[in-house]
Amino acid sequence: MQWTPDSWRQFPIKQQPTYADASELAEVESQLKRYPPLVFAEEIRRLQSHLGAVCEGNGFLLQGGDCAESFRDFTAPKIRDTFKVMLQMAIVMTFAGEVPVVKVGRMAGQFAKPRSGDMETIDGISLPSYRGDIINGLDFTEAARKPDPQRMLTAYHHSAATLNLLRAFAQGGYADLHKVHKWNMGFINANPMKEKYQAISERIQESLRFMEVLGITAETHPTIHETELFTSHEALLLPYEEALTRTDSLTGMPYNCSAHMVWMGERTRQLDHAHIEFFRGINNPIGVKVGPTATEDELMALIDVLNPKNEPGRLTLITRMGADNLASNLPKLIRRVQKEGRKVVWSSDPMHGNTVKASNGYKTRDFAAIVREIRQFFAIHQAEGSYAGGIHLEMTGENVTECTGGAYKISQDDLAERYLTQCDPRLNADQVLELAFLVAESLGKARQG
Ligand SMILES: O=C[C@H](O)[C@H](O)COP(=O)(O)O
Ligand SMILES: C=C(OP(=O)(O)O)C(=O)O
Ligand SMILES: [Mn+2]
Repeated sequence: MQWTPDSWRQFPIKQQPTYADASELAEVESQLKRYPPLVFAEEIRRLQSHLGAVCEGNGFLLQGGDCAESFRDFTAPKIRDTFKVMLQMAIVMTFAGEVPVVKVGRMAGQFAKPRSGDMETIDGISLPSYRGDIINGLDFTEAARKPDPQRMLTAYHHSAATLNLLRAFAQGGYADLHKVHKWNMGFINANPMKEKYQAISERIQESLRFMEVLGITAETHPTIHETELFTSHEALLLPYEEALTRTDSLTGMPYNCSAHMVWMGERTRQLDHAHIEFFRGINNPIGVKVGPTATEDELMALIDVLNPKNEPGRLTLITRMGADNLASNLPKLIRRVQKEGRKVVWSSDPMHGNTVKASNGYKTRDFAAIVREIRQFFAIHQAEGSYAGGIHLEMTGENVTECTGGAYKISQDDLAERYLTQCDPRLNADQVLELAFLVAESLGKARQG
């Protein structure tokens, strides 16, 4: 069947809202189709080429940000702090892991959420589940939980403003390596990793001084002064994704211009369903979440449809099996992919397979389980002679208490203090930095091995 941006409409689809007013939905869609794209196809191709390098073992993918971005919590400090912590993490990994890090935010569009249940019940009252700010509101009222197509327009504008600030930070000198040591946010000062981080920052300054002597400066080499941060989200709400899918005037090819990279969730990757149909036709680098039940045959069928030309960088497999399942489930998938010579980036999402309910009701994840899944991910790839190419994290630059453990030993009782997430529990800035050193260590070892 011929692919078109709307050919997904012929297939069964999961995790979509039902809008009460079809003509209002159509009006919003046609408005979005007239709006400018959020990203440019040439940038998308550039990310794919970076991911191609990752695929060949010459880079590492760092993908992270909120589980769900929110309209309410939409401020410059929030965006800046997540940007900062991603960069700090990338610097640690680049320096200690000795590998270029490709930074991709779960930012500027991460607004739609698949849910385990259609309804949420509190004190005997049942309402439709919250599905992300692009669909409905978090407040537990009938009005808020009603899907509202106008929210797609708000999501578009929020994404545009977020991207604008991210581009300014990335290219306007904020990410200058000379300034790294000035980034010591409050949390760094009290962070147990502070000394390690400062040692890296001093080594960077030293290297920069040496390079200057050789005539390599920010003027001759803008990478010292700038950085690149790409955007990504789960392309779940297909009417929105379709409306932002455009034909690139340079190549005549369709690209989803709502983000540089988009991924397909664990709950919507059925082979005969709408999301696969949509994803197969866009030319962006794409990701697929791979959970504990995925079989080798299923994975091969997905790869056949999503990356038929076997292009390196096109497809990232994001495994999210849980620390207790990885050792029994991942090796056979890796072996099959290797046997068939498929070019994929393997990335680890150590968050979604390790979600637990605390005794006081909070949805949480323990730092130790997250670390265990990441360590095993590296160890298994190494044992199979495969390349562990990235990590995918739910994280924030804010000082939240959503995941337990880490150097500050956040306990289940501490969760209530600053539990701010709209959906899943995120690592806070301290936990992220701590993780960066652990990942860098595994990465360094894997690359030397
Ligand atoms: O972010 C991922 C999913 O939306 C989330 O894990 C689902 O959470 P739920 O099980 O509370 O619906
Ligand atoms: C929904 C998500 O993950 P998964 O599809 O792996 O459950 C997510 O990344 O927020
Ligand atoms: Mn999540």
